[in-house]
Amino acid sequence: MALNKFMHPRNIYKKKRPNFKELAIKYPDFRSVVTQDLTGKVILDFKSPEALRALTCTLLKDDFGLDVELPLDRLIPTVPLRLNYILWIQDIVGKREENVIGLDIGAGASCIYPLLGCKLCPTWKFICSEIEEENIHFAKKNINGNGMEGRIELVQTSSTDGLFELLNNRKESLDFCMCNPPFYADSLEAQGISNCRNLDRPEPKSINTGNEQECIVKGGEFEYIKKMIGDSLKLNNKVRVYTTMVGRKSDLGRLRAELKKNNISNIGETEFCQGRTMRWGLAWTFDDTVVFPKSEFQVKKKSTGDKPPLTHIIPTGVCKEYNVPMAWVKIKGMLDELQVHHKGVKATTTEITLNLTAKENTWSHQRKKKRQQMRAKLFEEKRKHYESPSKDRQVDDLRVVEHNQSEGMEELMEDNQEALVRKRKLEFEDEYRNEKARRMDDNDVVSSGKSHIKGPESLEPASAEYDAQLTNAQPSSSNNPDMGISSAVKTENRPNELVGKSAETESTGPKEAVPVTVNTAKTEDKDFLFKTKLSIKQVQEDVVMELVYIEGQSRELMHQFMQYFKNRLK
Ligand SMILES: C[S@@+](CC[C@H](N)C(=O)[O-])C[C@H]1O[C@@H](n2cnc3c(N)ncnc32)[C@H](O)[C@@H]1O
Repeated sequence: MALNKFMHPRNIYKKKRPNFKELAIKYPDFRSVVTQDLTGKVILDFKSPEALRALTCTLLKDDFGLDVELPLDRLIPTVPLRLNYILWIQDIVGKREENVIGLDIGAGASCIYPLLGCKLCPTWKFICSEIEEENIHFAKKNINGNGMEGRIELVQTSSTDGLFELLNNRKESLDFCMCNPPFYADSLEAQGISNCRNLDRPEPKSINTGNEQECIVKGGEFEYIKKMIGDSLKLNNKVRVYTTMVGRKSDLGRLRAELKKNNISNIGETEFCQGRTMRWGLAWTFDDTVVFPKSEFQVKKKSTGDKPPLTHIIPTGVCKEYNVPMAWVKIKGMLDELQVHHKGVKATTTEITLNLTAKENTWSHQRKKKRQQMRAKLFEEKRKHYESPSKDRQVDDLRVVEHNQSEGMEELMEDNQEALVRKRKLEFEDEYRNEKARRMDDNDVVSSGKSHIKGPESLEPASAEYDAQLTNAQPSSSNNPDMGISSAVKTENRPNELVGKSAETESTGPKEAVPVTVNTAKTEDKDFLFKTKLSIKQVQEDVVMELVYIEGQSRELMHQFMQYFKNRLK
């Protein structure tokens, strides 16, 4: 899947996708939740909490030798994404073998980070905190069940307790702390009713089993992490490296700014990629000797400017038959309408690739353009009317008066039709002058070569759901059993773990207006706005449209271009 190549290099799921068939043969619990289709494909229903739980428990057992019990009504963590975080911590802490002690804030019922951390690093120890009774009950069971009670200490705290309250009275210093904070600010946001960046995003394909306390915190993840930053200022070197997961790219930018505002300059960032979903890791320290590693994603981005493609899953209803050729017919029609050149079509039944060159911004402000056209048409009619011989006009004006008399009471107040005709004439003359002035203004904007164009609010993969559980799962086959993990097409709700229909952007739906200067001036032989590679491909059950930036004046324009397709293809 699009972002799997950016999974942590040591993540075992980067190359090896779980084989559902093998797992079903080996583990009866897993077998009991999967089905087989007529071709023998083993299928997992990612909307079923039982199936998600079985998958997580089976992977933890098969790949890490961990025995984990999970309730069905609490967050069920996706293993590959959690593994990325632990491996990043390992990179930061370094190869120090002994006396490493870390803190996991909000262990959840699974206690997945401490358990994975202890399995991967046999001498590490963890403190972990949790506020929720049922989670504490299960986390304890999981710690004891894996014989980790000597290495993982579970501390019950209250929801008002932060890092400072937890650590201030403790003697030991810690090597790191980590956190996967509750994400949503309120239940409306959690249900995708408010603050939903992507209104046209399809329903998540997997279920979020997390309860309110696990997923919701006042002020959302931004406020939660901001408090963490405040606490770190008080605790200073008591923790060598502070880290957290961040679910929204826009929050990442705000948090970076918050760190800088507090004069914290040694900051590290990384991406946690899985399928089409991306989340972020943010780290900071007061220790100058800490050097934060660069992720493959950052290295690649720097050296080649390579960014993940923009992707849009084409909803099933938009073409007669849901397949690549029919989607191409639809998209080609739109390209022709927009007068965007395309060439070099390479086509198979499952993938079509071609190069597009956009010379003019024909996709922005479509509604405004229509309004302007309507206004121009009306204006033209009025102009003709105004310039017509005065006798005819008077008759027309009288008709208007009659019409208005039947329409509005205020017109009935006037009993002198002559007076009304004069009033209308004055109004129209005013309107005529205003329209003329407006048109001149519009022309000014055009001639200065600038326009204000709405742009994507941020380049986020997509968008989000609460935890991995929100795993945008997809039925997998034994040949291609990515458990919906890699093929997951993230949707909006929680900053997706699995979701992420738009890998780079997570952004669709109504956007903030971002002023963009469109410079259509020719630069040497570059008489175009941008060039992009368009692919329409079958990705398991989905038909996906993908844009890869080639060159041009602004990447932002390609985002707007994609947004146009997202708005039309829904
Ligand atoms: C998003 S879940 C993460 C669970 C687990 N770490 C994982 O990644 O699957 C957040 C967890 O933090 C807990 N939590 C919320 N506020 C907390 C606080 N102030 N202190 C400790 N834990 C908290 C919630 O109960 C929940 O289990």
